[in-house]
Amino acid sequence: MLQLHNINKTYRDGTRALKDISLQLGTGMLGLLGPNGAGKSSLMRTIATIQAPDSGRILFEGRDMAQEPYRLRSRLGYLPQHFGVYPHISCYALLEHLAILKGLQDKPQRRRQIDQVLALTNLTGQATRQPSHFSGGQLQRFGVAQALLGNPQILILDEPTAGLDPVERLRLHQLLHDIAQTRLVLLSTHIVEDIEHLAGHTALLIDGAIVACGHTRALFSYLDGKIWQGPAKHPLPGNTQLLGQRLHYGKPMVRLFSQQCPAAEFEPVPPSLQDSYFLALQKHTGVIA
Ligand SMILES: Nc1ncnc2c1ncn2[C@@H]1O[C@H](COP(=O)(O)OP(=O)(O)OP(=O)(O)O)[C@@H](O)[C@H]1O
Repeated sequence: MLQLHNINKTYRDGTRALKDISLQLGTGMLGLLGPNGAGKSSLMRTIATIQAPDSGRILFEGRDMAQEPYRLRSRLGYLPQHFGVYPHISCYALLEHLAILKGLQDKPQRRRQIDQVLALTNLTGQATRQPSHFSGGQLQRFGVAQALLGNPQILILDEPTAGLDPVERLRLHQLLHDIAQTRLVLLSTHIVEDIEHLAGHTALLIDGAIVACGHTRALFSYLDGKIWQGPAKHPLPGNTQLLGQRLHYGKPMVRLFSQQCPAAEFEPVPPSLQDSYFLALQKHTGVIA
């Protein structure tokens, strides 16, 4: 459905935010995972046609978006990382205003669609309230509702779960899962758990470049039998890489990457996407978890 070929973006101050990004995307959810400043929002804004790449091409159903930006714009919904809502206007009235801006001129059709997105995002009961008075979770669901107006085929969601409590996060996960059954959903986040719950495919973005991309499980299955957990030791056993340290029933434990069992007290544990992410971060930035 959507193809990105060698996308590059450098901002005026010389920051190279996107380096030769290429992706082929179809229906389903792609998780875009990366640390702060990796370029996730830059990529989202570029796909949403809010900013143009310096070079490279974006093809939607085979057509070049640089030549026909309106073609993609009319088929996509975008939830930016930070979005504001007008005060003193009800949720329903604001959706109606945004729907008109999106070109939904036919009133009965527009109202049907607003009712649908309100029901889908579980906001029907809040339709007369002002979004400026919503809780964080309700506001994010409102953001998804406005992105769904026009029934887009591509939904771009930039860090939609940031700041949500666990109940609201799970509620939003279920909603995004349902939406992704019939659409392409691009989900940007630095929360590994969001990707593990939701994304069949993941692209790992570090310092503006995609360093790994594929089936989410395949991105860490290569670590089977190479992740070990045991008591924190100083120094660490040789030929190992530290992936994390935490307390386990009050005892400090470490998680290590090692080709072989690092020491007698260590046991193998199933690998996770986070292990693979931390190893990639160490390799590309030198940052240790
Ligand atoms: N308009 C801009 N002008 C100059 N530099 C920018 C601009 N927008 C982003 N950057 C820089 O580009 C790089 C990528 O930023 P971007 O916001 O795309 O990353 P991100 O992965 O979304 O980060 P975060 O998770 O913190 O939101 C960063 O170094 C950032 O400071």
